[in-house]
Amino acid sequence: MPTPTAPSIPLLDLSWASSPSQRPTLLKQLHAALFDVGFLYIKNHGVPQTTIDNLTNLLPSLFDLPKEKRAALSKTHSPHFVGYNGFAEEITLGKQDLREQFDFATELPVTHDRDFTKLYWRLRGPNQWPSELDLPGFRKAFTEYHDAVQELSYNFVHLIEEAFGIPIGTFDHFFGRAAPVTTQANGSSESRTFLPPQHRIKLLKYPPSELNAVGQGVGAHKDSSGWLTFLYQVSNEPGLEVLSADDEWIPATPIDGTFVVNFGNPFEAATEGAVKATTHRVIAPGPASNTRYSIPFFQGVPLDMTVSEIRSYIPEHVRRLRKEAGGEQTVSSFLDPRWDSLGESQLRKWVRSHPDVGLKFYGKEVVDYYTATH
Ligand SMILES: O=C(O)CCC(=O)C(=O)O
Ligand SMILES: [Fe+2]
Repeated sequence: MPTPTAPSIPLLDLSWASSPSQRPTLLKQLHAALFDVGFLYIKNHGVPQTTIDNLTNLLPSLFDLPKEKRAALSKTHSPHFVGYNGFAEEITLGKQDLREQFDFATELPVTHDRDFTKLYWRLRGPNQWPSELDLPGFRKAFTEYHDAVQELSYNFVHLIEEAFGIPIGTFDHFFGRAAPVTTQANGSSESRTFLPPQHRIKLLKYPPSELNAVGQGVGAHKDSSGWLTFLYQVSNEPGLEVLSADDEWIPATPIDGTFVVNFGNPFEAATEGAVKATTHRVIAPGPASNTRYSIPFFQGVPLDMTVSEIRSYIPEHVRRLRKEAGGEQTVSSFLDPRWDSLGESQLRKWVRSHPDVGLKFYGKEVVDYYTATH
């Protein structure tokens, strides 16, 4: 339980962005939220409740599909790491996560027009959809949800830029939304464009546990699948907890109509540690609880962006914010120069969490390389 002095997670009203008198206060709150807890709730975010309900209403039927239909959508059929994972098939901190999940992503064709010697391009590709007959309306509901949260995510990053005091659009390169830039590499100039991102969306089910012991819904972790995470907690079941700067677990209790926002390792690295990727976990529902559903949206990263390119988009002003915030000088090891691009660090992440999929589509050498303890 938090002590009375534990910081609480701020709730920001995004409708204030369109009120000239309230906007400065919102930006101030956002600035504080970015640096204090590193987690926040947002309300009046612009994603219509019907869009959310249309997807969340289908979740029980999705997870109730017959076992063989779920197995037919197994992640082991997809080199893009999309699809179904059965209960407790994922491991965090050496322990099974007591949840079941479907991974989806922005629907994309297989990438053929880029340098295929880079294995990570294989991460991009189509979803495994349940059939329209089995789950009518699912693909449409999912796509509308994806598009609406994508829009919210781009608008939200613009607010962050404003709160940082840097030009709006500075981070647009990270989403393939900016005009080509000319970089000076090795004396020659090169024009760079980035593909539109592949966002990742997990549909998660945490059933009530049968045991009275405290169960690990998902173990303590930082997100690494995207710049920012927009999490929708579907039902009123508690369980999500956030680690404060004082190493206290703070409950992030569901609040109707809100998303929880947090920051991934790539964003921590991009801002040179100005914004932290905060550790969080989910305690599995106890035997007397209801099933908990949740939907994290991970805002996609450009796979071919290298560490030095990311740095080149960060104004000095942002680096100074880290110092002003009194942050320690070390930055996430996520962008270790050994994983030269975001694509490589993404591939490494996926192979490490699903070595069976890695083995099938990328081969033993790749799996051994990425799973070796470095
Ligand atoms: O289910 C939740 O509330 C959080 C899930 C989560 O943190 C994750 O999948 O990265
Ligand atoms: Fe997470």
